[in-house]
Amino acid sequence: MSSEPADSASPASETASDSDTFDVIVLGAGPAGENAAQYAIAGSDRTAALVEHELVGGECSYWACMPSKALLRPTQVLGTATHMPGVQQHVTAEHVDVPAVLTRRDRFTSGHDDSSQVLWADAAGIDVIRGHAHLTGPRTVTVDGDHPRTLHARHAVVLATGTVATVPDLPGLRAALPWTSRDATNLQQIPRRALVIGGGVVACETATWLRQLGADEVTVVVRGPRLLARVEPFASEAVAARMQTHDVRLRFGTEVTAVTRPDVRDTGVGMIHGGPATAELTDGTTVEVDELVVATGRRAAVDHLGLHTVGLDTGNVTVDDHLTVTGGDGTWLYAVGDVNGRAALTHMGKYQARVCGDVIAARAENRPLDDPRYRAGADHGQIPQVIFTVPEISSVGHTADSARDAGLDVEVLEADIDVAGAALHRDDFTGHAALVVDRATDVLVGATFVGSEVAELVHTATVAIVGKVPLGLLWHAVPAYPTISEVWLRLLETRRP
Ligand SMILES: Cc1cc2nc3c(=O)[nH]c(=O)nc-3n(C[C@H](O)[C@H](O)[C@H](O)COP(=O)(O)OP(=O)(O)OC[C@H]3O[C@@H](n4cnc5c(N)ncnc54)[C@H](O)[C@@H]3O)c2cc1C
Ligand SMILES: NC(=O)c1ccc[n+]([C@@H]2O[C@H](COP(=O)([O-])OP(=O)(O)OC[C@H]3O[C@@H](n4cnc5c(N)ncnc54)[C@H](O)[C@@H]3O)[C@@H](O)[C@H]2O)c1
Repeated sequence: MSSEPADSASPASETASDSDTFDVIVLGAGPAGENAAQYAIAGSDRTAALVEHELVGGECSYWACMPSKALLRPTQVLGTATHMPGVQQHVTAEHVDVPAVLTRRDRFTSGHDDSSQVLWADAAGIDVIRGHAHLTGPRTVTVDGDHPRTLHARHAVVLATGTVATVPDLPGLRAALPWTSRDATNLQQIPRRALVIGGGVVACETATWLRQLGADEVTVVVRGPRLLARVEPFASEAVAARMQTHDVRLRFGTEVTAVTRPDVRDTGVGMIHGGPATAELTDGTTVEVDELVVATGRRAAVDHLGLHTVGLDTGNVTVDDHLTVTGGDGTWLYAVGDVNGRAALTHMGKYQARVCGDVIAARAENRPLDDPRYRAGADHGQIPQVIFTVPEISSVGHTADSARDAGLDVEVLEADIDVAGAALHRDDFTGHAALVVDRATDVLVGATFVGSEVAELVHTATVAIVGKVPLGLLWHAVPAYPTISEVWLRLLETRRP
């Protein structure tokens, strides 16, 4: 049993003024920070401060999930419409209406106005404090800004500062002011020629919308042999094949070695940053483009966070399953969301935040932590993700390779998504699915679906994995006819003699 008393109130809190003392202080108001603050105080008289140096709502709301999906969805709809007799005759345009798509995107990012999020925080009893926050000692947070403040926490400080995009230190690249995902998701101008550097999710989704929104020449420089190295190979191959059909140039096994851009201008987020840029690649070729998009990954936002003031390594933050920071002194410091490096996805950050908030509340009330809800168990092998490329990829848990790397003896069941529901969905539907089954227990440990709009299929697999439902029992989970979910039947049928 894991039962820990709440740490006694900090001596500092006894001397600090009430307005500077909170039960819980959260650094960073992205989705993870918001949820941690909410759950830590819900239904109690505890107080919470949520400190944010940009916009309440975080990367996800303004520069990541929301704008990117708002850019991708209209072309999905157009794709379905143009493959639907009876509708296609009424679809006169080959491309989406770009200004209308951008206007809708801006609606989803509220024009970078976070007032509705602040209202939500007020209603939840959370004090929003503006400024850059950093630790200045145990349970002590200093907020820089026009009116610097030092805050004290009675129970907990939660780090929820997210990540920042990395830009490789290659000759000429940073000086060329390349776009990062913030520009790509908030684009105002469409570069005619674009070079996307990276082969991960940001690179693939960005290349997809750039091409769909009218960029004529999109080249993706992928240093490995395939896109999306962490998904099942059949899924990344389907995305690559579709991109190539739509004239996206995929340069596998190459890297950028240097960039020159004689005319560089800081024209603002989402605007083209000057004149043409030339990238030199490891294979000796060069590519001239109107904009570069760097999508080479992200790193934890821990710079200037004052970790050393509480005896922590300044490089990164790790947590246990209660989301308590490891290597620190006591149980007052937590980290949730992207910053802890566990699963850089909004839904996983929010999940961790719910667990963390519940743990803080339990510790504050001297309750034991022996219920599963106080452990972020889903971080270990039960992580769902949807990649909103064309075709879409949805997956949860292990791939066949990652399961074998983890030492599991697995059976892989595969089937094309070739069911009545799929054919009805659109005339050109093609898709594929795989289930990874642990032979020792006969339960699912992973699932991957690729095809048009397969996003909604993945939660079924997540429930089966979390519930450890034996495959024999899944036979009695009958998918409705005619839906795409009937692929489950096809997958299970592959086991029949
Ligand atoms: C282009 C793109 C698309 C994405 N699409 C998806 C998707 O479709 N689905 C999905 O699940 N995930 C997606 N992600 C990932 C998702 O955006 C992150 O997992 C999510 O935003 C993490 O939430 P968070 O609260 O941990 O951090 P963030 O959203 O990064 O929030 C952290 C907040 O902390 C603030 N902050 C940082 N340091 C300080 C400080 N010292 N003081 C005060 N405030 C500070 C920041 O300003 C920020 O508001 C995408 C990411 C990118 C880049
Ligand atoms: N739909 C979604 O769920 C979604 C969408 C976007 C982003 N995200 C999340 O955001 C996070 C960041 O995504 P990302 O794509 O930026 O990171 P990533 O780590 O997934 O991919 C980075 C890619 O860049 C490559 N790379 C790194 N350095 C390079 C270099 N110098 N030259 C060429 N290539 C280089 C890597 O090999 C890798 O393919 C991920 O955790 C991702 O899951 C999720």
